[in-house]
Amino acid sequence: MIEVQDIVKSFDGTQVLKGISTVFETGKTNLIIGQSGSGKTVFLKTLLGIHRHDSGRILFDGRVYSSLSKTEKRDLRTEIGMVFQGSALFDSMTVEENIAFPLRMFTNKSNKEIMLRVNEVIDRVKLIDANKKKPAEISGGMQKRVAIARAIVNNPKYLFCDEPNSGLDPKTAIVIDNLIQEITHEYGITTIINTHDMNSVLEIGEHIIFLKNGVLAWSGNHKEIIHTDNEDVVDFVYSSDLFNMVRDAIRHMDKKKTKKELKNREQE
Ligand SMILES: Nc1ncnc2c1ncn2[C@@H]1O[C@H](COP(=O)(O)OP(=O)(O)OP(=O)(O)O)[C@@H](O)[C@H]1O
Repeated sequence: MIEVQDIVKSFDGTQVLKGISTVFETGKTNLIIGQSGSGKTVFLKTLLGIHRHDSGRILFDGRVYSSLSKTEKRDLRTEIGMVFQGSALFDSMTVEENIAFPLRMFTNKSNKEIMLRVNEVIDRVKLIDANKKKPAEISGGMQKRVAIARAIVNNPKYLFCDEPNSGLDPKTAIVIDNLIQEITHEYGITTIINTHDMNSVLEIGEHIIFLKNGVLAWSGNHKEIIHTDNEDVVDFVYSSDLFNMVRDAIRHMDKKKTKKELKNREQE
């Protein structure tokens, strides 16, 4: 679990994060959404310790990040997996070398132990016949699987994903979303995803926070976002006719379901 308490971050006297508080629970896919410039990346980087916040506290399972010693901070970093935008694989390395990289960097495991673990995660993310290939020789979807495998190879407690769907076709994007969600549940990871993808919001948004001008303007889950009347959320999420139609259709179905349930209860 990551607890965020009243985080403020400024650049040159201008506040970009204006007192954000939230809780990212363990075993859940937590999504950060908001317009361009709303502060999502700065927030993610602040959580990762790349930006130092001006005030407030970030607690990783009770550990206040800013109060940790250098060694404790380094140890905490080894508990974090990261899926970067565009995958960020090493072009000159094979798939298995890419995945093995964090284990070679941050652990003292033997080569045999490393390869055992690498093959375990390769199986888990269903990368078939790709071990010896270079990133340029596999599809974008496969590259994302490699990025996910590399992020989880060291058994992270926390998984950060920056736009994990960017550049993927809609079908592959959903497959990758589902894979991240399955892994989150299976291994009890606290997963935080920065996304622009409204399919992801509706599909895997177990806890969604909506940022507006550096303020947490709304939070809820994928069901609540369908029914919210928060004007800022509605304006942002349902800005396209297509999503408006999807919203109306789901609301209509939900109403019908509720009516049916009430009727059934009356008859019982
Ligand atoms: N290093 C920096 N120095 C000064 N200002 C910055 C810095 N990084 C971000 N900002 C400013 O902070 C604000 C929020 O930027 P941020 O990148 O977090 O937005 P975002 O919501 O991630 O946008 P996008 O969806 O386009 O990536 C912007 O006004 C940006 O110009």
